[in-house]
Amino acid sequence: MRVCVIGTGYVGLVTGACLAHIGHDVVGVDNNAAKVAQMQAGISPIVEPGLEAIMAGAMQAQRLAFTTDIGAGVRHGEVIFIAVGTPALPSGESDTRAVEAVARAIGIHLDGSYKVIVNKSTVPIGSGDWVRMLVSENAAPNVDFDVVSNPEFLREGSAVFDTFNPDRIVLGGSGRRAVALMKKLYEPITQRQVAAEAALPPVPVVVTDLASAEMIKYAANAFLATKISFINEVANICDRVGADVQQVALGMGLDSRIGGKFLQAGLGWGGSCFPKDVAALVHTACDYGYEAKLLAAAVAVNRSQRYLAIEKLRQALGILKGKTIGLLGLTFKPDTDDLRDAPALALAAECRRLGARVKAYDPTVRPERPPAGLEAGVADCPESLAAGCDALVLVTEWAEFRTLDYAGLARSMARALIVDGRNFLDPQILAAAGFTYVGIGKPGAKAAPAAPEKAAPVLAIAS
Ligand SMILES: NC(=O)C1=CN([C@@H]2O[C@H](COP(=O)(O)OP(=O)(O)OC[C@H]3O[C@@H](n4cnc5c(N)ncnc54)[C@H](O)[C@@H]3O)[C@@H](O)[C@H]2O)C=CC1
Ligand SMILES: O=C(O)[C@H]1O[C@H](OP(=O)(O)OP(=O)(O)OC[C@H]2O[C@@H](n3ccc(=O)[nH]c3=O)[C@H](O)[C@@H]2O)[C@H](O)[C@@H](O)[C@@H]1O
Repeated sequence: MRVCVIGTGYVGLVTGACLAHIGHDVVGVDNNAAKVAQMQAGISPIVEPGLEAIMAGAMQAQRLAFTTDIGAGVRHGEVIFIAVGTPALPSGESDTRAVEAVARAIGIHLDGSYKVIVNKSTVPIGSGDWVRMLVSENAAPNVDFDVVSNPEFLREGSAVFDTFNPDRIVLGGSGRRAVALMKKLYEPITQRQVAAEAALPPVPVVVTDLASAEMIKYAANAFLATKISFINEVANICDRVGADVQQVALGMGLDSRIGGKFLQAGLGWGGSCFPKDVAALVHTACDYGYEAKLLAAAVAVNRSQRYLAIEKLRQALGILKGKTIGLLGLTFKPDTDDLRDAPALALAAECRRLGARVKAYDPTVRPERPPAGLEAGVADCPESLAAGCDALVLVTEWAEFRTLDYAGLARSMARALIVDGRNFLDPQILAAAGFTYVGIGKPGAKAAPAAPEKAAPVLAIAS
């Protein structure tokens, strides 16, 4: 099938490359010329496991091309995906200006042949009808097209796997021809021809009206975010009553009605989607006369959770003014280079506000390209990060952080304190390496270094 994907950011590029991989003829359109040139050279602008390999195969088979020419893309596609960004405005409302621009451009370039226009971007409820209106307004009379809502559920860091192994595919829209085409488009995926386990039953396809499909996306993200805030609240109670949140999560999660996923307590949820999607749903509810109290509480818990590490640092170090804090990890989760709404950045800003010096190390962030606020503060390896620090805070659970030479890091620090913001490390190993270990919702794991105590603190080495 001929496919056009407009907006080849995270979702658009992964969707386009995966559809090309399963045999479709895909043109990706983006208005960022530098990004398009990079992709034309076979380079992925994002860090995503497996993506470049899929791009290379599809480009070699001449099933995947990139352009800045939206007209060419629209003429090419029988199915046209809108996958541009919908970030949050300061009010929490979704900024749909890119969707609007693309819908108008699609209308202008429709050539008379039947097209399915697919909203893959996460858009406020009602946007499907709005896109239909915008396309019609800008198209010649009597053009033949349908609009389908096809929300995306992939996670960054496992986006290719998630695309080939979805839990469900949601198709919203009333056009039977459009829904049939979309089912055909996804058939290799729904029939498990590219799945990790071919023996699995077919992927369920949920067909709904437009508004319900749009709502499914917001409700799913809001539920997952609330689930994390819930376990974080439980963790904070655990800290006070002496229970271990990881044991609690295990015991809760084995109840099949609850499920064990998204019960990892830590420094809160971030990224380009949970914060903006929960905010957008709260905003929509408010627009229609409903106060979404539970969602507002999930957001409030998350806001304070991001600063929980500061509370733990204060308890161990006293005043933070003049102290040096090293952050292990900056991205909002591992296996991505995405820093959008990363908890680490909020934490760094608050530490700085309190007068601490903040350094950071992340496998995907180069010292010469630091995020705002961390200029001259990004180390090129964990060793230079730790040198001279009064404490480390593990913010992102990168796999490589499990096997660092913690004894060596401890020796180079002014004080060997670590706040494990993701309960990712083994407290006993850290204590044996000389660290005082503090977890989240794990008061019993407040492990101190094994005797003999560290002798005189090693002098701080400025990095
Ligand atoms: N990032 C993620 O993991 C997921 C994102 N989503 C949703 O998918 C949508 C896209 O998200 P991301 O891929 O993260 O966004 P992104 O910001 O990474 O990519 C958007 C792309 O659209 C391009 N663009 C903007 N305006 C354009 C225009 N007028 N014409 C052509 N290209 C244009 C940008 O240059 C950029 O490459 C959002 O609505 C998001 O909520 C849904 C599920 C997962
Ligand atoms: O709409 C989206 O963009 C996507 O948002 C999330 O995916 P993503 O943001 O890539 O990453 P997640 O794995 O969901 O993690 C989000 C945040 O929650 C945190 N998290 C996750 C799980 C957990 O148990 N605890 C926890 O604190 C992570 O550290 C991260 O900051 C959803 O999981 C996807 O289904 C959805 O498609």
